[in-house]
Parts: sequence; C-alpha cells; structure tokens
Amino acid sequence: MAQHFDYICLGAGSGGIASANRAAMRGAKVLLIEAKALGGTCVNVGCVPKKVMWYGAQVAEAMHLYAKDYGFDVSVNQFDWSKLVESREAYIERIHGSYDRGLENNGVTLVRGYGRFIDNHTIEVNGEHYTADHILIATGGSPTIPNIPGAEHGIDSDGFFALNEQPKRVAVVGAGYIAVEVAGVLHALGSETHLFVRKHAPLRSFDPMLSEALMESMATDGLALHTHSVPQSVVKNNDGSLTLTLESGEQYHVDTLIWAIGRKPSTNNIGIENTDVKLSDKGYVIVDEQQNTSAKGVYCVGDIIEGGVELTPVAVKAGRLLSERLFNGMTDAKMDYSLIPTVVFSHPAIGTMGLTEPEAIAQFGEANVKVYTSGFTSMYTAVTAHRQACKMKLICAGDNEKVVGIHGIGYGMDEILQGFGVAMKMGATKADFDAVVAIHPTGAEEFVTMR
Ligand SMILES: Cc1cc2nc3c(=O)[nH]c(=O)nc-3n(C[C@H](O)[C@H](O)[C@H](O)COP(=O)(O)OP(=O)(O)OC[C@H]3O[C@@H](n4cnc5c(N)ncnc54)[C@H](O)[C@@H]3O)c2cc1C
Repeated sequence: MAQHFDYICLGAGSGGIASANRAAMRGAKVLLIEAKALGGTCVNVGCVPKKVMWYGAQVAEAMHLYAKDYGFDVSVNQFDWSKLVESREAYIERIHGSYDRGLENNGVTLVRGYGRFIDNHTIEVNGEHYTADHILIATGGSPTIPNIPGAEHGIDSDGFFALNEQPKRVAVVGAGYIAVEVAGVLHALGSETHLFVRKHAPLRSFDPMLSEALMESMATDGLALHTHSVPQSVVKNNDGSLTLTLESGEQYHVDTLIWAIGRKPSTNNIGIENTDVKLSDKGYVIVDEQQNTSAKGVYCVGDIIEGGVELTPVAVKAGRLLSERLFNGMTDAKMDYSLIPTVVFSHPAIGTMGLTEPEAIAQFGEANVKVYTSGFTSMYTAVTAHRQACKMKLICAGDNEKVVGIHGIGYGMDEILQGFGVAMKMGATKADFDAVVAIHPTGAEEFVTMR
C-alpha cells in the first residue's frame, strides 16, 4: 500500500529542499527524496566548496602578492591542500546537519534513495511506492565530458572537489564560469595551470569588457590561457601523467586534466517515460511560467528546466514560490527570471547583471544607449608591486538613461553587486545612481560617480 503525501519533492538540492520546507511551513504533508548528500550540487560539489577554495586562493594571494608591501615578513613553508579540503568538508558536514534539523523542525519526511516515476502521481524509492497530489522534479544536473579518445582520463568539477592532493601541472578545459573559477583557484594555490578555450576568449556571453579584463589579469598573473584550442585526444603515460593533444597538433603534459565544458540535466533515468512530462531535445523539462510541466500536478524547478538560469538562488526562489502557490493560496506566484545578478569568483571577481553592451545596442539601437565606464587600480593592491585593475561599466538606455546593464571586474565586486541589483530591479536611472552620496574610499563608489 503506497504512502500518500500532499507533496513529493524528488531531489534534495537547492530547489527541492527550499520547496519542501516552504510547503511544510504552509501545512502540507511533504516527502523529500534524495539519492546522495543533502544540499545537492551547490552544497556538495558546487557553490560552497568552490567558494571555500576561492577563499583559500585569496589567502594565498594575500601572502604571496601583497603581504610584503604591507610590511609583513611572511615566509610560507608549505601549503597543505588536504588540510584545506578537510576544513572545507567539515564545514559542509555542518551544513548537512543544519539542513537535517531544518527538515525535521518543519516536519518534512526525508527518504534516502533513488526515486523513479511509476506514473504522474507515484514515485518508487527502494521498492516502496509513494503517491502525492503534487510532485516536484528537482533532480539537477551533472557535468559532461567530451566524446574524444582518452577523455575518461580527465576528471570533471565533481572530481576536482574529490582531489586529495594538489596537482602540480593541470589543464582545465572550458570557457564558462566554472572553468574560469577552477583554473583561477588552482593557479593562485600554486599549480602550473593551463586553461584551454575553444574560441577567442573565456566568458564569451559576458560583457566584452569583463572577458577582456579577465584575460589581461590572467596574463599578468601568469595563468596560461590557450585560446582557439580544441582538445583532440588524451593519453595516459606510464608515469601517470597525461598528454593532451589539441586539434592543432600541440601537446601539453599535465598531471590532472579537468573538463568544465558544460552540464546535462538529470532526467534520463527517473522514469519520465511513465509520465506525461515533456522534455526538450536535450532532455530539459519544459515548464510554463508557473513551473507547471505538461503533466497535471507535476512541476519542475532548478537546473533542469528548459531555458532556465542555472544558479542556486534561482532554484531556491522558484521552489519557494511554487510552494506558496500550491499551499498558501498565492495563485499568481511565479518566478521572475529577468534581471538576475551573478558573480564569477575569478581573480579578480566579476559581478554582472542585465544586458551586455552588444545586447543593449541590439535591443535599443546605438543612438539610445549610453555607456559609462571607469577603470582604476584597486586601492588594496595599489600600494603593492602587484597592482590589480578594476573596471566598471554602466549601460543606460532611453532618454531617462535607465540602467539596463551593470558590470564590473575587480577587488570586492563579488560583494558590491547585490545592492546595485536591488536598484536595478526597481528600475533605477543613471540620475538615481548619481543622487546617492559615494562611500569613500571604496571601489563601489565608482558606480555612483561615473561621468
Ligand atoms: C562547480 C559549480 C559551481 C557552482 N557555483 C555556483 C555559485 O557560485 N552560485 C550559484 O548560484 N550557483 C552555482 N552553481 C550552480 C548551482 O549549484 C545549481 O544551480 C544548483 O545546485 C541547482 O539546484 P537544483 O535544485 O536544480 O539541483 P541540485 O542542487 O543539483 O540538486 C539535485 C539533487 O537531486 C538529487 N537527485 C537526482 N536524481 C535523483 C533521483 N532520481 N532520486 C533522488 N534524488 C535525486 C541529486 O543527488 C541532487 O542532490 C555551481 C555549480 C557547479 C557545478
């Protein structure tokens, strides 16, 4: 006899946990199903461990690049990669504990195991059947590796977080933010790092100012960026090292190769064929603007929705709004996928929101777009031999110069952007920005003083 719930969430990652908790807070009887660790990609093999590694890289940079000119006689005897990993994993364990307690306090039933649809309203886990009026698919995604000879000798971003030793020489392949972040961390922590991108630059979908400034920074810092570089094969050598051969014939010898070329949705083995849920050609779940799939009573949030934005706060917000709609009478509740701020934890960090300059020109016409820029050396680094550039840009449109794009790369950008995001979401104009008194001396003040 199947156990019945009001709501089943398949997958306890960012979207599933947020939606399950919110539904239970609104009085629903909720079942949450998770095959691996609570928290999903973000907590276990994404945002959280990535940010800890980035902080480790910041500490390394402070000691190696800046401490001397601030008067510190620092000598570093060794860097213990496994200690950093141990601290990181202990922190993640504490997050698991707090998720467990949160679910328990809200009265969410957690079942551990791999769930599959039997039909639109039934899920099977560990041989047991569970039914619900409403079912959320929040199964997230996983990294892809290319289909070339020897690709299996490389690891992916999950494998990066499983490394117990620091690779001496490493190749990172990919042009997106995960590739940039992983390469940046490894380089700052002392690995000889090569980043291979297929075309002329990494982060090509970002405003050109950002990718250009990032490439300049990589060149200054000594991170080897290889543009127009397409891997052809990988061979494992007798000493365990790898040889990466590019389509150009060039070869690189490294200890570790990391594929960061994209992700695929986890929808191929969850019994979708037993439901009326429609998938796109690439396996993403097709939803309407209220997260409804084509099957009545089945919903989807997070990384696996067609045309979605693959970020944790997006999955969380969509999951919570869905629960407000289903269990709290907010019948119009829906996620607003426009104007989402995001940060790349590169070296230096990037913050970006809204249209890029080419997008703004395409949308409003060149005559209706005004671009303000600022470039300077961050004060933190200005007193040292290792000066680091900051570049910022405001893109404004129309007679009232509404801010339609905000972009920056430089020290502190990761923490600067959120507040400006509020202003942009409220429809701020350049005049609104200018009306705010600057906070001095900061990098952020440039955004309210641009001429
Ligand atoms: C390296 C990396 C860095 C990232 N950095 C950031 C960042 O800095 N900021 C940011 O906002 N986003 C970041 N992201 C993206 C972020 O992690 C995802 O957008 C987010 O985790 C998506 O949430 P989700 O709920 O859709 O899926 P997930 O968090 O992936 O959760 C899905 C869960 O479902 C489980 N599952 C799958 N199938 C089943 C099944 N059949 N039965 C039971 N359980 C199942 C999985 O085990 C998993 O726990 C990063 C991602 C990566 C890979």
